[in-house]
Amino acid sequence: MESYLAELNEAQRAPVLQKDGAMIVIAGAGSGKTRVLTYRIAYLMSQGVDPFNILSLTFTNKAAREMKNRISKIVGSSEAKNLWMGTFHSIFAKILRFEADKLGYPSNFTIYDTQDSQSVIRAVIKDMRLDKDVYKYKQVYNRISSFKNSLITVKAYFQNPELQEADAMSKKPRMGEIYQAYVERCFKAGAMDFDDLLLKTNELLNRFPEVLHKYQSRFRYILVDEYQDTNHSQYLIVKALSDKFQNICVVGDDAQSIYAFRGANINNILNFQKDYENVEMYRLEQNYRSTKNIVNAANSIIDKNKTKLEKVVWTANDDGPKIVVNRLLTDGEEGRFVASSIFETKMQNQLSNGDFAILYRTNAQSRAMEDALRKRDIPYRIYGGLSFYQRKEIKDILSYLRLLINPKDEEALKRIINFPARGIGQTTMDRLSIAANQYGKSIFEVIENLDHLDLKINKSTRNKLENFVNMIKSFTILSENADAFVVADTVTKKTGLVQEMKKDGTPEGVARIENIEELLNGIRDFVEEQKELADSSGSLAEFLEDVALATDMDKDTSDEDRVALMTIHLAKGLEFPYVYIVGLEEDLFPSAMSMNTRSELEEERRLFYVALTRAETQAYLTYTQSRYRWGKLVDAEASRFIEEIDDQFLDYLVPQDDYKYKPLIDTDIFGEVDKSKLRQTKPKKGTPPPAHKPTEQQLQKLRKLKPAALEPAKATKTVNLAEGNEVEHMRFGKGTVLKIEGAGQDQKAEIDFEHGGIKNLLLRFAKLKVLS
Ligand SMILES: Nc1ncnc2c1ncn2[C@@H]1O[C@H](COP(=O)(O)OP(=O)(O)OP(=O)(O)O)[C@@H](O)[C@H]1O
Ligand SMILES: [Mg+2]
Repeated sequence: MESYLAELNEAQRAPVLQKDGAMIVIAGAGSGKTRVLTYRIAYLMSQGVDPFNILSLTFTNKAAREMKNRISKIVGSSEAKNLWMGTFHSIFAKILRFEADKLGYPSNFTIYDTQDSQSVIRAVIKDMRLDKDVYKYKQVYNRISSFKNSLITVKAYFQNPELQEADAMSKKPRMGEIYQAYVERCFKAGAMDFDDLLLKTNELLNRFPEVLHKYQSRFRYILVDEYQDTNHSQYLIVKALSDKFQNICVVGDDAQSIYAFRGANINNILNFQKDYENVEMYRLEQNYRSTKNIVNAANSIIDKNKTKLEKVVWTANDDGPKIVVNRLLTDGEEGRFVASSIFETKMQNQLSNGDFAILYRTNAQSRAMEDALRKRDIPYRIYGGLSFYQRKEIKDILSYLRLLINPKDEEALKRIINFPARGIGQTTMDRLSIAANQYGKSIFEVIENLDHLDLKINKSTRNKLENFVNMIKSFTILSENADAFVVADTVTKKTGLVQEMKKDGTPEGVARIENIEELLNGIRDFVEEQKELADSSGSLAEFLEDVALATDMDKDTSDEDRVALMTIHLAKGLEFPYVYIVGLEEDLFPSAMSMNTRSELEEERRLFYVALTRAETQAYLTYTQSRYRWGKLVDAEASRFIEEIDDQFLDYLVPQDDYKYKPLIDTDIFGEVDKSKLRQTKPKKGTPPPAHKPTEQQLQKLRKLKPAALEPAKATKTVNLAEGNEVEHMRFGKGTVLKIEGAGQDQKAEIDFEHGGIKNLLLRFAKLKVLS
């Protein structure tokens, strides 16, 4: 037996060793599904399968890269580079570029991101003079996206009375026209949106049998991770490509299906056996990731779902600590608890920041966590949200780069034709836009042909437009021979973008310039990496594709050691020793918008299952008693998901439903007083006033949780401080006592520290050493 096969258990080995045929691995979280895929690919290669013939589809490109690295270690060769591995979007964008002409697209088509697509839709709604409060552009975008993912083309839409009726019922009878105009504009701009990458691939494979045949023959072996979250469009692509050889291996977990709201269809997993002949079904039951407490708690949750495949998940790992549950007063408090706990756990166990993850239901929750981490000087990284590439200054530069590759790219052109200002105003743009629509050309082409067109644009403006076009063309020529870095560097210098920002001089302006530097550094790294590969030159087009298709996980550019913050949706497939799931409150998680039907609620529960099963060693669940939502402070209530976990796996830091207790209200576990918090603690109507100090019992719980750090606190209880004393604090270093206030248990000191400035500390807790 090849030695690496010993790194699998028997159940895992079976699907790895079955070389041919259709197979499905259904198994719970952490049972080694992704490992099976990885080892299966290595095994296929060791059996002489050419990596060019293996297609593997993953949830992120980062996951694909990690799998490739692992495979080249196992099979000990660099051949793994030649595997076709990545997300659906990135793999099929590559194929579409080869075949673009068949669909009438240029091979250098632009990939519109969500921002671009929504901006086109906004323009369409405006041009059609529709009420933007009825036709909300984000809603329209989602609707169009769902059409595309169900393969409903514009033509199919107009042939489907039911769909039209549904839109008419929701007061949007002109949805079809918007859809049509949107599709036409994208086509004219030589642009595909994210959903097009799948829709057009389907079109390509359906309309051109020779193309289908080519790729069917190429991809002799197909593997799909996270199969439970494929949508209809993805499903059809996989089905078409695997039809010839039927060597297909999909792995998934129905209990982790969390993208139904985006069209993922759990039936893809349930129907797999009907789709192929002689399907082998494999099950894995042993979890290698998490402690018994975590595995059993997760099982007890998913048990509450009615729609599910029955599965067994067990682990031989230790019991591990119980799952900690804590109730806090506000999100600020919650942030401080999490940050303190990370700080403590890290110190006690000599861990790195990367061992910790904070997971939340909505992106908006990250702010409170960030504030608290920053105060503690804990480095963190946020995944998702507004990505680096979507920041204004970055998008401006990228727009120049996109335009020089594809001059038809209208979203790019509109962004930068007058940035930096060159005296090309809105009226001119409107005229150009109308002409472009009239002639069925792009704005760029209209400008190129101004001399032959009868447009009301004066001489001086014509000159400006001509200069702009010439500048872009000179960049295009440069890009034909230079690598991406040289082009980007030239563009930033020649366009005067940086000079424009330097004029600004504010801290934000400086940050923007730094971001541009970071972009250029990133491009330089990209070029260097690509040049090592045989089939890549590090061209600008390659870089832009990389950027356009980076998933939220992929934007992780630096290797610095940081705590990871992300939504649960993004955390799928990942694992961390310590996981904090925050905001476990009714209406937030489960989300208020997902409580209308059982199936929505069950999807929320699966989401919670995904969150909890990311943890290897310990999980923390937190919720608050009140939270700002839509600008109002509302009462919050613990999530039903906490109650659903069997009590034996939980360790409550606060007594349940004991509203007299106000957890850690005026100090965090370091004894630091947060003044802003004190102002917020006025008792609300209907809620009994919270007690101001943690009880001895609660403190004992805390001590149990963080024994090492809290012990020294004892010393300070007997210390008598006076104004002017020099003291030392574990975290803030040396300091001078400025003021002492209060007496006894409530005595506080205002201290000016070397690190951290002036702090108010509750002496009962503060770990201070008196120096003089
Ligand atoms: N046979 C094994 N021996 C040792 N460790 C294993 C074994 N199988 C899996 N693991 C480890 O267990 C962890 C979970 O494996 P993996 O990520 O493949 O599970 P998964 O089923 O894909 O999980 P998820 O459902 O969350 O995607 C990984 O750290 C993996 O390396
Ligand atoms: Mg996995």
